[in-house]
Amino acid sequence: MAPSKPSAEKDVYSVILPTYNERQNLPIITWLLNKTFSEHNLDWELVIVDDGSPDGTQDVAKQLVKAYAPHVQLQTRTGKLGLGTAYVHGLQFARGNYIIIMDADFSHHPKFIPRMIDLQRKHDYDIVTGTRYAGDGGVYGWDLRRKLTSKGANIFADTVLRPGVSDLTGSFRLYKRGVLEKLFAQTDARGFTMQMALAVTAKAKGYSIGEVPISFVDRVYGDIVVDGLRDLA
Ligand SMILES: Nc1nc2c(ncn2[C@@H]2O[C@H](COP(=O)(O)OP(=O)(O)O[C@H]3O[C@H](CO)[C@@H](O)[C@H](O)[C@@H]3O)[C@@H](O)[C@H]2O)c(=O)[nH]1
Repeated sequence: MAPSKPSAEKDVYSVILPTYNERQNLPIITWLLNKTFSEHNLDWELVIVDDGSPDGTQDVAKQLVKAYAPHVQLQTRTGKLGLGTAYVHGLQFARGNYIIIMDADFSHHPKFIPRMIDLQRKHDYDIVTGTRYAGDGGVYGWDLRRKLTSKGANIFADTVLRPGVSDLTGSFRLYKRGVLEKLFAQTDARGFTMQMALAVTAKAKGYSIGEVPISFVDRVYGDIVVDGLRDLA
């Protein structure tokens, strides 16, 4: 891993984790995040943004807040308000100068975070995005139809919009905090098109984007909760 800064200006990594019915996944993902950041001597926090999950996610999260103090905080909203606005909500409570956005269901594995941080530090990238569609990245657990639709949507979007980002619809990303704040202010999209809008706007504004190949593994525990156009993602 690239050298970190002197302790006086040590970086803090805030992971924003939107949850809806993630009672089974939350303890393990939190354990893995703690292990990953501790092993790399990185200062971190986890901001869980739960939308009133009926499966008891918040009860589990409250236990994790105590068990991992002071690293974990729980922010709640009443009602399922969607992923995009959960990120925006979580950012208000995050104290880090770097923000990591990921899923709670192991589609996004914490083991890729040190690689993202390393790449960001080496090139001073504004954003590092996980990619399923470059290098040895890949998708596991989806049927052929969803794989083809997702890949097709990404190729189509890249051809039309030309941002030069291989995975426009993926959400596993590391952002400089100030960059993410500006992007949230500059993009209206909060639904399905949000990830794409953030990447395209970032390129248009001249922000630098690095890519780390990731293995995206479909959820094992918990219900699928993003529907509608989810196949395109
Ligand atoms: N707080 C909150 N969290 C939510 C909501 N809907 C979903 N989540 C959380 O958002 C994460 C992703 O939900 P999934 O149901 O696993 O999404 P997906 O369809 O597999 O889509 C994912 O992969 C796409 C790329 O293929 C991404 O585009 C998309 O953003 C997401 O990461 C999970 O942590 C889930 O608990 C909501 O309304 N509110």
